[in-house]
Amino acid sequence: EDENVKTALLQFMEKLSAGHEQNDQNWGWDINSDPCNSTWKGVDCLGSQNVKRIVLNKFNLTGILDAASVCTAKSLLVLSLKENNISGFIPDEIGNCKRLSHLYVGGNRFTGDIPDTISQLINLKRLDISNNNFSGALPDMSRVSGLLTFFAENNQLGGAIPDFDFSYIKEFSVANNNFSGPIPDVKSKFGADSFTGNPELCGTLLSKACPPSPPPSKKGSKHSSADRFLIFSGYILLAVVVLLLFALYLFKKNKSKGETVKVVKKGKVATASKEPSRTSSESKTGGNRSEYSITSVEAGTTSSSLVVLPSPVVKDLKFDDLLRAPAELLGRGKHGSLYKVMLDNATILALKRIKDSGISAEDFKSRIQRIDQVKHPRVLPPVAFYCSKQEKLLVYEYQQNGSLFKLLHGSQNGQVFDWGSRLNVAASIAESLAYMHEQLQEGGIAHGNLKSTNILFNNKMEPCISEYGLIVVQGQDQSFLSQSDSFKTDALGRNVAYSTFKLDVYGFGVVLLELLTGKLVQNNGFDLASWVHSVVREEWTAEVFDRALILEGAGEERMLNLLQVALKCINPSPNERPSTSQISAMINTIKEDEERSIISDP
Ligand SMILES: Nc1ncnc2c1ncn2[C@@H]1O[C@H](COP(=O)(O)OP(=O)(O)OP(=O)(O)O)[C@@H](O)[C@H]1O
Repeated sequence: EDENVKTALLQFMEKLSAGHEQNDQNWGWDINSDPCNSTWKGVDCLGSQNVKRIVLNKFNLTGILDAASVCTAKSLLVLSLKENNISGFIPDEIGNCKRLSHLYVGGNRFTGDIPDTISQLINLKRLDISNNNFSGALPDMSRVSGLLTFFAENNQLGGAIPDFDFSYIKEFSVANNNFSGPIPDVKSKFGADSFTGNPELCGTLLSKACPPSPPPSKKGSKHSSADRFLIFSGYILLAVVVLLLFALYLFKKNKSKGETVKVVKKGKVATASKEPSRTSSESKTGGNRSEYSITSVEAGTTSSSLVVLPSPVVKDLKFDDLLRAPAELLGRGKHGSLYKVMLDNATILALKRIKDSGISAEDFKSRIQRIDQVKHPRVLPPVAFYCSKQEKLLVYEYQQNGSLFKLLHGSQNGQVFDWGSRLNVAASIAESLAYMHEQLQEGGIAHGNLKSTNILFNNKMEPCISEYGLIVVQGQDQSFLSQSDSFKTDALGRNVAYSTFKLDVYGFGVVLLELLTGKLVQNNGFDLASWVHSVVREEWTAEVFDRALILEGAGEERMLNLLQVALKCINPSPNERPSTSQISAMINTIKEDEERSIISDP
């Protein structure tokens, strides 16, 4: 295999240097030596066994680029051939250099089209094709979402400027070509300099208005105003009928649902109120298995009720039972405390006492009932809840197998959490989250607090989402929004940036980063996210991965792909983040690739 790479690299050099070898100009590239032992000029393996970097700038090369050969070196990250006299075109096989992060061919005599396969190099960070004679249209570059630099100035490229993901691009130029049409939305990151010298380009940046796009309607203008009025009122009538039908449907649905919910009226809870509040001593005992009862501010009042949802876990649960049962404080988070409650019949429950859900008791009730209607096997259903003005409690079945957080960061007692399992967790959570988002889109109910402590393993060790929808994100956490996004509105004038669904996507992105890096999350994930960004910006992306994964020999290509998904999820602009169904599809593709690779390489 290594010999193959060596032969291929020699072939690549031979085609590049065309004729030079007669003058002994092979720069130490020799069949009898190892490309990694530093006698091969311009080749660097960065301390590993595989060629990672080939830099042959100003080597006076006059031949052609044999991409098929150089891309035999699968681990190649950097290919730099700047300022030579290389001619011919860039072959399609450049797409085989899957891990390439830097491709510099600027300052040569390349001709022909930029191959479409370039757009498949999704790990590209920097691409420089400037100062050549390239022509034709550029491929759609929007999949290369981590691109930092794109230099294509001084060529004969034409057509429209294709789609780019401008999220991270720092340097961009298509100046002095034959591009036409409107300048894309570059989010005022770049000035006119990046686009000048293209006579057919238009846009405010170049102070040249674009011609109005042709009106989409074919014969709209033929309608008289009376016609238009009739059509318009017809639409309104239709909308009213649809709305009425929908309201009727909702009304019926609510009614039937109401019958399945068992409401247990709470009697006076005298015993519980006698218990002193143990919150301070609980926190001191920490992980000790000392047991207490929960003291509710409601104890002694009569107007409240515990709603027991239909579930096989508990049947005749009463509020008293909950308050009187021995309980252990498991944690006190930003949004409340979590107790492990042991009932007489050996059932173990987890009781979440929400600090401030931000909504009224009525809203909370209808919200939880709505969530309960949407059932997904990988979303932990609440078994009961309680709400009043002062107190909101949620009851779940206690999950013995712990959380994703614990699996990643807890004392691992010999447990291996390998790449395949991590990818499965990612795919499964993405799928169930996408399902919930789709079902609850209309009610605007997102998870609100997605993180690795809220991903629990059930008794079959399947990952499940817990605490869906308990937290209503209101007043919005501005830290998640960039300046420009806080003002964007959708067609109905709602502030789209404030969508909690996009907050979930961010939360999920951080969970992916945790899976990939094995590192702890602090400060809502900002620390981890910015660390990953800083490493990725420098070319050494592989450094971010959990050492356990590297040692295991996990497929780096798939890890990189999952990292790309994570980076999309944590995009600072909520509106640029993908939807959960898109995320689920992307992760499934990675999973399929993984499965294929297991079959193909032993
Ligand atoms: N049903 C459950 N079964 C077992 N463990 C649970 C259950 N629900 C939560 N836990 C675990 O209990 C601990 C405390 O949960 P809690 O929800 O209070 O923490 P948090 O998610 O970090 O905080 P917050 O939700 O307030 O932001 C977490 O480690 C969590 O994984």
